[in-house]
Amino acid sequence: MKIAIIGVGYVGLVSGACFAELGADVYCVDVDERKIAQLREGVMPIYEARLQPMVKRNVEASRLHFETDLSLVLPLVEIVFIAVGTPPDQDGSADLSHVLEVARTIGKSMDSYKLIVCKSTVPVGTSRKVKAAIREELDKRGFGDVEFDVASNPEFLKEGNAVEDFMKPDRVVVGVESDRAKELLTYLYKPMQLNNFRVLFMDIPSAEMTKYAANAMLATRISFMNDIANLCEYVGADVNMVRRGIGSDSRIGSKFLYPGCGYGGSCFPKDVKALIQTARDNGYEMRVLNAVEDVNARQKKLLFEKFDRYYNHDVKGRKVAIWGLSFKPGTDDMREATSLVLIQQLLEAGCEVSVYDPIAMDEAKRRIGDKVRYANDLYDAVIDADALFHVTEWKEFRMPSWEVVKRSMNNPLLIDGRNVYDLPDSFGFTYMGIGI
Ligand SMILES: NC(=O)C1=CN([C@@H]2O[C@H](COP(=O)(O)OP(=O)(O)OC[C@H]3O[C@@H](n4cnc5c(N)ncnc54)[C@H](O)[C@@H]3O)[C@@H](O)[C@H]2O)C=CC1
Ligand SMILES: O=C(O)[C@H]1O[C@H](OP(=O)(O)OP(=O)(O)OC[C@H]2O[C@@H](n3ccc(=O)[nH]c3=O)[C@H](O)[C@@H]2O)[C@H](O)[C@@H](O)[C@@H]1O
Repeated sequence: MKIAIIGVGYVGLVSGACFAELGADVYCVDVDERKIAQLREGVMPIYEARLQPMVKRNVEASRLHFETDLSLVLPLVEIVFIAVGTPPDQDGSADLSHVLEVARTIGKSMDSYKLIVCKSTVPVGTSRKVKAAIREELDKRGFGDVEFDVASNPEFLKEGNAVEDFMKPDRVVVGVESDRAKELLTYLYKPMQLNNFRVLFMDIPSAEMTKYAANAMLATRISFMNDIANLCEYVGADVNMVRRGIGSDSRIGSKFLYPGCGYGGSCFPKDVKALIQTARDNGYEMRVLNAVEDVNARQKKLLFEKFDRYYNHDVKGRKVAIWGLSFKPGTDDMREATSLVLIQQLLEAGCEVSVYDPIAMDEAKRRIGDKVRYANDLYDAVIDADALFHVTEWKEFRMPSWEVVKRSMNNPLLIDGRNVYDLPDSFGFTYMGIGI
């Protein structure tokens, strides 16, 4: 089967490589010429485990191609996935300009049947707009009788585990409005799930909504646990115990219950905002999600508050170290990362900041510039520090030599934004977690 994937970001590149791995002929298209040139040379635009060898293998097998001109690819394929970004607009709603731009480009050069599948996260009604944009361009060219279908196939992969998530999904959600689209997508997804076909077919608006509802539910669990964690601190309970206590109830489950210094990334923050805005556009207020956002915004500021309180608001000129910059381990993505909020607070308060991340240092330099010191490793970061902030729970931070860390620091204050450490008192650190 020949397919095109438009937009070669986290979702497009992973989807393209995985479909190629399963034997499909995949044409990945992006307007970013530099990115495409690099990919042709085997250089990955993102850090994602298992992705590079998979891309290399499939490029060598001529199953995975990287292109910049959609009009040249279109005649070769039957299915076109749209996987471009849908960043937040000023009011929080999803900016659909890239999606609709792709739709118009398709309409401008399509001359035989295609199935257009929206994989980007888009609000209910977007597939209808995609269809209208394609139809308009076809009509302008006098190709009004060319048939096509649209479908919605939101993606649920997580960064840092993207290949695994894509290849072994809990379920694949597909919104269709024709049997032909259903057959094509069944054919495409069947090889991924030979013995356990978990494609949930539904109508298109429900598929579009499912994506937002899933992210909003996960974000709600996190903010709920962060609220509980903060209360635990007031009343002297340990949120780690509480988490285990409630997570072992099978109705609740143990996943996505980890309190911390707030959720980041390109999706939870933007999708929660977009869903709130969709509701407003329809005259409805999402009260729970407003609170989810509030709690998260506050949570991102908590680490600085703990530090500031510890030093009785006398933090100007203090040296601090930050371990972890990406919004989660396993990725170099810093979109909406808590580290950015913390760094801004620290710099505004006049602190000297040293940072270290195993993978996201280049991305941090691009975003923050020379306002902080970029340490060579985790030990270099803590030299003379008055506090160490643990912000992203990379594995290499799990079991450092605490002796070396303590010896290097000016004051062994450890502020753990991910509740990873349980150090014996004899190690001599002042420890602060979230809700413990
Ligand atoms: N990042 C993630 O983990 C997940 C993202 N999503 C959703 O998938 C969509 C894509 O997200 P990411 O992959 O993170 O985005 P991204 O920002 O990493 O990549 C988007 C790509 O689209 C390209 N692009 C923009 N306009 C284009 C056009 N007219 N023609 C061709 N290419 C164009 C950009 O150059 C860029 O390379 C979003 O809607 C996002 O919400 C869904 C699940 C997971
Ligand atoms: O739509 C998307 O883009 C994706 O968004 C999330 O995936 P992702 O943002 O890549 O990463 P997560 O593992 O969900 O983590 C998001 C944030 O929540 C935080 N988190 C996660 C879990 C938890 O228990 N506690 C917690 O604070 C993480 O530290 C991170 O900052 C969803 O998990 C994916 O299913 C979805 O496809």
